[in-house]
Amino acid sequence: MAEEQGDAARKRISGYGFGDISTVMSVEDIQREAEKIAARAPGIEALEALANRDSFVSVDNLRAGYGRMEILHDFSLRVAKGQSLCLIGPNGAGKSTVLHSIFGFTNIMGGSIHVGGNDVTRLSSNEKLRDAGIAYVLQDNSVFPQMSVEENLWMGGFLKPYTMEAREAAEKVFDKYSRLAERRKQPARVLSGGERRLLEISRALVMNPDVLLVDEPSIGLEPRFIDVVFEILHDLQHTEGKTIIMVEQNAKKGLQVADIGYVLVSGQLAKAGWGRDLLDDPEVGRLFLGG
Ligand SMILES: Nc1ncnc2c1ncn2[C@@H]1O[C@H](COP(=O)(O)OP(=O)(O)OP(=O)(O)O)[C@@H](O)[C@H]1O
Repeated sequence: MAEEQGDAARKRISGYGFGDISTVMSVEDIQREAEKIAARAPGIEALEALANRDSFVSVDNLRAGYGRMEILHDFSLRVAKGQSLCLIGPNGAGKSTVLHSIFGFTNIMGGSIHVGGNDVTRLSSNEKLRDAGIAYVLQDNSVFPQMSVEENLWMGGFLKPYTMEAREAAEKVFDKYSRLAERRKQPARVLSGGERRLLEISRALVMNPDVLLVDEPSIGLEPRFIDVVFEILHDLQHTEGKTIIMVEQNAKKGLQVADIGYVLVSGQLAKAGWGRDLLDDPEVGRLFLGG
């Protein structure tokens, strides 16, 4: 019975993009090992060094969750303007909850969140999007299939309806992405998986955010679209100076593309480093990359 449960658990985790660890470790082993790493968690000095001591987004000792359930315990984060950061870790570690908290979807029980020096801890999601320059790209398919591509895009400006600013921002997106411009009058249901993802990211750009929170950009995409989506994020970071904080189930890919990687375990930061350094880190490799 116990062996059967172990097999089931191994099968579960082998499907989550951490590489082929199905024959190596059980979920319980990974959790135990990861908690040992968490006991040596980096301090704020180390996080500030990764952000070049010039933090644009600062999360300090955050305690947050859903209802009365605390998911994040004393979580801190630093990222500079125009940097990218990827959160990796086991299922249920609280990675999406970090994005939810920065965007105002959780109950904040303690700690603070600052963006560009402003305290945004208690702002609503609408205020974060409209006033604080933070946008969130959902993990789930959030395209409205019956609406046209351009109507989907205009929805991104729902907090500034009928303004020239929102219209101009949408036109800018069409200028940039001819794939969407060619299909602007067609219903969004005709788009491929990759084009839908592009539309979702573009919709978040209509409010011209400084910070893009991207939840699992590669989820559900065919392999040929995954690189396209990461190229788009790379371009937004490097040519438009967007600050990107993402969660990525494909840990290897996430650490390849992001400047900074954070490993989250049981709602706590366990490890932080340059994405490329974490790729070569034996502990991270063994637990999360199938190395
Ligand atoms: N809206 C919600 N209401 C209540 N509990 C939630 C909600 N969203 C997430 N949780 C719980 O919070 C915990 C952390 O979930 P979260 O989605 O942040 O983890 P994750 O690391 O992103 O996991 P995964 O890799 O599986 O997506 C889980 O126990 C989950 O069940």
